[in-house]
Amino acid sequence: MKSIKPLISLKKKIRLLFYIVVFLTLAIGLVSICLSIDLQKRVDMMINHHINEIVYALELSKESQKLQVISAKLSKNDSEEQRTLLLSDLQRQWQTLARGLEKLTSMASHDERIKKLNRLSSDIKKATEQQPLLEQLTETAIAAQIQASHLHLNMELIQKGFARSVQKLLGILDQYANTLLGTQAFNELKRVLDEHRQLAQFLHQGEELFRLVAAVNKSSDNAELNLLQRESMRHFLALKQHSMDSIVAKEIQSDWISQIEPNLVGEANIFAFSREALNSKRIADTYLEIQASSAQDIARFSSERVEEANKQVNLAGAELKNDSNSFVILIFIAGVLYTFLIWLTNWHFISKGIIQPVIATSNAMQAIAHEKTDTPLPKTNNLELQQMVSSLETLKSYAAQVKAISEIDGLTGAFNRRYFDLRLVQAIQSAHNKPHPLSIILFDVDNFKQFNDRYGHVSGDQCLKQISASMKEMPELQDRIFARYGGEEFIVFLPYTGATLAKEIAELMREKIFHLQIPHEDSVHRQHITVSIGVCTTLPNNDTTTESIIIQADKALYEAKQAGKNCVRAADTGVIFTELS
Ligand SMILES: Nc1nc2c(ncn2[C@@H]2O[C@H](COP(=O)(O)OP(=O)(O)OP(=O)(O)O)[C@@H](O)[C@H]2O)c(=O)[nH]1
Repeated sequence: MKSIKPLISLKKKIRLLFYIVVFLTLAIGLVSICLSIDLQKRVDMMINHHINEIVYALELSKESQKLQVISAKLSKNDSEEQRTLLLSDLQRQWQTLARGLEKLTSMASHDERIKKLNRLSSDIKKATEQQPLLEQLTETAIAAQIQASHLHLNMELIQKGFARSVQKLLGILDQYANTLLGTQAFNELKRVLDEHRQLAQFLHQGEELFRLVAAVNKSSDNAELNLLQRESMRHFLALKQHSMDSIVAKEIQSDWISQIEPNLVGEANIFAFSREALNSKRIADTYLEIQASSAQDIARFSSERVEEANKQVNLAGAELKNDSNSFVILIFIAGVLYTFLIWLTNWHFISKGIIQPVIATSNAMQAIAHEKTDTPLPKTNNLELQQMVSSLETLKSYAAQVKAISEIDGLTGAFNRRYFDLRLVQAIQSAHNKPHPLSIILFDVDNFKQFNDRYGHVSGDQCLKQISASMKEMPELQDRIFARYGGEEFIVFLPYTGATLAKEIAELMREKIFHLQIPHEDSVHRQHITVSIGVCTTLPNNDTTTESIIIQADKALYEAKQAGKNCVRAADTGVIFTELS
């Protein structure tokens, strides 16, 4: 069994549709907002975390490179003032690095990385702790360097005085030897020459010693310094021995030895100071090297972090790009779905569900207004439209009733005169375009007044009904207009029918009514109801009117009455077509 679909109110449907569209719009909007917030968050996180980490790591790398430069300058620089300044720079730089590292540590989430950062922090701590020691070593080195420099200066002054003094003595010996050459005092000359040779050797030894001592200042490692000290001491002892063995200017030589000796021998000698300066500097340099290496570690770690963070940014960027692409695709699909839904709504609901039924209802209303009362009414599952259709159904039945009332005679069920006249006018007009004959059969019940008088009006009405029913049954009158023309008068319109055939049909009608055997005691014709019939056949022209045809038929009827009733008479119009249409 086919289930009956319940009718749903149009208002309800529109409200439901509105809710669905609003819900979908809100849902799509909400999803879009959530997705864009998520994307925004991830972009912010990437910027706040990775980008900041890159910035901090780059800063740290730059600062650690600065520290390396400072420590390199420190190990090269001998100026006391410069070194002190550089040491305070170094201290400040370590503090800057410690702060930078702290920032990176606060951002680190990876265990391994936190461990590494802690290790680097402890390096920084150590470096900071080493600072006083480094300062002390630097101070010691500088102090020893200053002492060694003083002794160098001293030795340079001694060297100049020594050379001048010995060369002066050599000059005196030269002059004396020249004088002796003229006197032929060869023995004395030989002695003077020996003395000159000894003094020249003394000068040579001394100059060699000063050369070695001068080299101490430039020496940069202990082995070289030891060698220089050994060589210097060898030359100094030789010089000392020379002065002791010498027979010439012995006192002067001893005086020079006594000036030179304190610089080379004893606790505060030039080698000891140089060695102390060298050792302190070497230790300080070692510390500086360690610190530079720590700074290098930090720089390396920072660079690695920059690289890693860069990779992470690239990955996150690619991921974000993918997500934003998916987001765009999602919005696009939602848009397509949304458009499809709107189209579906338009097509299914508005066009098919509302507009089409409304148009169909309007067409049906127009058709009904034009008296097409058999027009089928549209089907709809909308409550309001269905109500309209139901109302239209009622109107349709009213229209049908009105039409029937306006066309059908209420008593006999035959067409009424108004309808007959209308059809006759139409037929005359169509005959103008395509000429063809048409006939009219007009009949009147004989002695009907007497019938009414004898049997009463109700029986009279019954009689008229009976006559009408019998006429409608006649095959010859099927598809023809049979109408009650007024009172007890009936009329038949036969298009495409000539006079002969019309007369024959009229005769058949007369016989049919006669054979109804409706009793009529007062009738002169065998005491039954009879009719008199007038026939008129015409070939319509421009002058033909309904009245002119009816008048002719009426005349013929009158003739039939005059001829004794219960007979057929035809008007003589000259048209004798016999064919049946
Ligand atoms: N019962 C009934 N009588 C009607 C109706 N219409 C007209 N009549 C009667 O029909 C009668 C017609 O009478 P008349 O015109 O004198 O004609 P007649 O008596 O038939 O005489 P002839 O036509 O000469 O044979 C009148 O008495 C009317 O009252 C109707 O609808 N019902």
